[in-house]
Amino acid sequence: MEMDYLTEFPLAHMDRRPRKKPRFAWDAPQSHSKAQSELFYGQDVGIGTSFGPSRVLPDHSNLFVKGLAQKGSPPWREDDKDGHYMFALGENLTSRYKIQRKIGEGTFGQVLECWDRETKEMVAIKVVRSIKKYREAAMIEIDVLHLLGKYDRTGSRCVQIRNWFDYRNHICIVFEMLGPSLYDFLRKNNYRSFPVDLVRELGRQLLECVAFMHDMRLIHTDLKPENILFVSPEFIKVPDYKVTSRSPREGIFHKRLPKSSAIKVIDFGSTAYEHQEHNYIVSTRHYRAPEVILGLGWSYPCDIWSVGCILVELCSGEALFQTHENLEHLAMMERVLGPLPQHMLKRADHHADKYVKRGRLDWPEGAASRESIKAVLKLPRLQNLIMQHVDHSAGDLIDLLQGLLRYDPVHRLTAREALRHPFFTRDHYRRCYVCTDRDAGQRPGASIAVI
Ligand SMILES: Nc1ncnc2c1ncn2[C@@H]1O[C@H](COP(=O)(O)OP(=O)(O)OP(=O)(O)O)[C@@H](O)[C@H]1O
Repeated sequence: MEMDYLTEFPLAHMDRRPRKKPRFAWDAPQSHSKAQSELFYGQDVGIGTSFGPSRVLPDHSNLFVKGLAQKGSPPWREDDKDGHYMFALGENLTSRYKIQRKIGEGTFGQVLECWDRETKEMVAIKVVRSIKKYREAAMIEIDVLHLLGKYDRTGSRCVQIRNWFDYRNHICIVFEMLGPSLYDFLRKNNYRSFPVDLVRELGRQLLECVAFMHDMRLIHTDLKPENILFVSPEFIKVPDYKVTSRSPREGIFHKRLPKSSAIKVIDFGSTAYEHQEHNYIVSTRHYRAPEVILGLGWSYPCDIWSVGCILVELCSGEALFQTHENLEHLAMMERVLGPLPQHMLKRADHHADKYVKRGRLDWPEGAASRESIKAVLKLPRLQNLIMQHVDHSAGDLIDLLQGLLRYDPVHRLTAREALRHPFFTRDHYRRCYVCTDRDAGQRPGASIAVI
């Protein structure tokens, strides 16, 4: 899905790469009492920053909720202008679910934390916009989720669907409740990198998920740190002495590390079946493969490219290709990974052939500005970037990344090949973390031994 049209990010002053939407999930209180929930009326529950027009109703609705019978329905209301569902905290979403707080928002709709009166647990419900194309996409997401659930016997790395229903013209998808995303963690850590042993554990699980999906002939197409969630919200704080570009002063900083490294992938709304025609633009910009940009058609390897970009980001703390423009993006790739193969440039479609002159990338001649040229020159080679951030196992990691970020999708590693790479399989690395729930059949949800 094309995601480049972000307008405002609430923490824009902190975040050099605009993201498509604000994040709510990890900043909000994990749970709150009824009294507290009334306090939150009229706000998007979050970090106290306004996230733009709120779809949570203003204060007067709280009178209504006070009088609401436990299983009653709220009054019928108009959706907002974008087709988003309007609600108040504490209201029912059907008689089964009670809305606790808003935890996220995406292109498709809003994600609400709700209490499930039947199973007596918290769930995350995606309330999809009441617009035909989003309703249709949601039905495809439900099909994919059911398919994944049916064959995912070990309850592996894809978020589980619990239920779905159509409520007042909004498709509602009920998910198991997960914790913060990898992106939430990076942001909270002021974009400090993760330890390489944690990156290994996250990379392994991510590749297991991708391998499983590809075995099922499904392509996720939108893998990114926002769509990978820790299962548990628990974390510990450890001292960190590293000076980063965002916190350049020397001194002790603290960074958060998850207590458990278990993750799950979410957002199957853009998932494609192998047999479909694949010539449209997919993936969020920073994680988009070169064959997608050049209009060469895409398949499973576009997910692998995204995994490569994600692993670099986890190691360095920042997105690898921070750009919003195709030619600059391709130039950045060449700077980090070397020249693009001529046979790919030659086949660029009529949208992308303007980036190619005499069989090579039209760079820096075609650059939009001096700043753009500077931004590209600033980037280090992949090897140097990894060596800057990773203290051990850098050699294996670089070799893995070179396989994941191979330009030609035909030669890129598959997920299963990547899982057999020494970065994951060397005996020596196994000692760097402690598996806690392996015995419970949740391989490889592991706790990180903080060294
Ligand atoms: N199961 C879950 N548990 C906890 N939080 C969740 C869960 N599912 C989604 N979220 C939160 O809601 C946000 C939006 O969810 P999701 O990405 O599925 O929506 P979307 O509308 O499909 O997004 P996109 O615009 O990327 O297509 C996520 O980034 C995450 O913060």
